[in-house]
Amino acid sequence: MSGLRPVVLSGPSGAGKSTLMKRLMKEHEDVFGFSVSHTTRNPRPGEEDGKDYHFTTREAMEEGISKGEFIENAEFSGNMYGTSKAAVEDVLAKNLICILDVDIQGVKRIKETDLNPIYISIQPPSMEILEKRLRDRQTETEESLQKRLEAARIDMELSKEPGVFDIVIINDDLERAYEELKDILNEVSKRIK
Ligand SMILES: Nc1nc2c(ncn2[C@@H]2O[C@H](COP(=O)(O)OP(=O)(O)O)[C@@H](O)[C@H]2O)c(=O)[nH]1
Ligand SMILES: Nc1ncnc2c1ncn2[C@@H]1O[C@H](COP(=O)(O)OP(=O)(O)O)[C@@H](O)[C@H]1O
Repeated sequence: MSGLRPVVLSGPSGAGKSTLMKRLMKEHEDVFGFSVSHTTRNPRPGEEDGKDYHFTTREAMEEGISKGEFIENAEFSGNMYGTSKAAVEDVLAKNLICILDVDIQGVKRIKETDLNPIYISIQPPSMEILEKRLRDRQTETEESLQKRLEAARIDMELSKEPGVFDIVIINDDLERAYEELKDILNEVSKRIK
């Protein structure tokens, strides 16, 4: 197993986790590896099975969970999401820093494991801006958008609890948020330039 500490990115849906992470992975593919989660939600246009997520069924996922194949799993907006042991092991085996994108339930579950990651919360500047970004992204139905906004309110409250996150980044200006994320990760790995 690699000695490099994993990084958990969390925060409300629409806060900008994927945007920041994809840029980081593109610019530093020799440093970071993404833990590809399983989900029962449908793929969005452009999403690739095995790259963005392992798209699966509830039955298959429940079977995997019962066999102990998952580090954590959660229900979010009517779908199942989970991190398999294999997803993390695949990244660590390549000697890369493992990045996990999980919701607040996942954060709490991972804290019960021996993964010992750095916990980073990506937060939007406001609920209004979050809603606008989610609407402009055009990936959600009105129903799933409302569920995400409700989950976001809970996430924003829980994230304020002391000790949940090591770092909170407000993703207002994208460039500034990206630089902040890189600076933090630089402290973890001297391999980022
Ligand atoms: N607990 C947990 N949450 C996950 C996992 N993968 C993704 N999520 C979270 O599920 C939520 C919904 O993700 P997604 O459907 O991709 O929507 P998006 O965040 O709006 O792009 C986000 O908060 C993700 O961080 C996982 O493996 N475990
Ligand atoms: N700083 C920012 N300013 C404006 N729009 C942003 C910013 N960060 C992300 N976005 C946009 O907001 C939407 C949500 O970002 P995304 O990365 O999908 O969020 P998440 O992965 O947290 O759900 C996307 O359409 C993205 O292009």
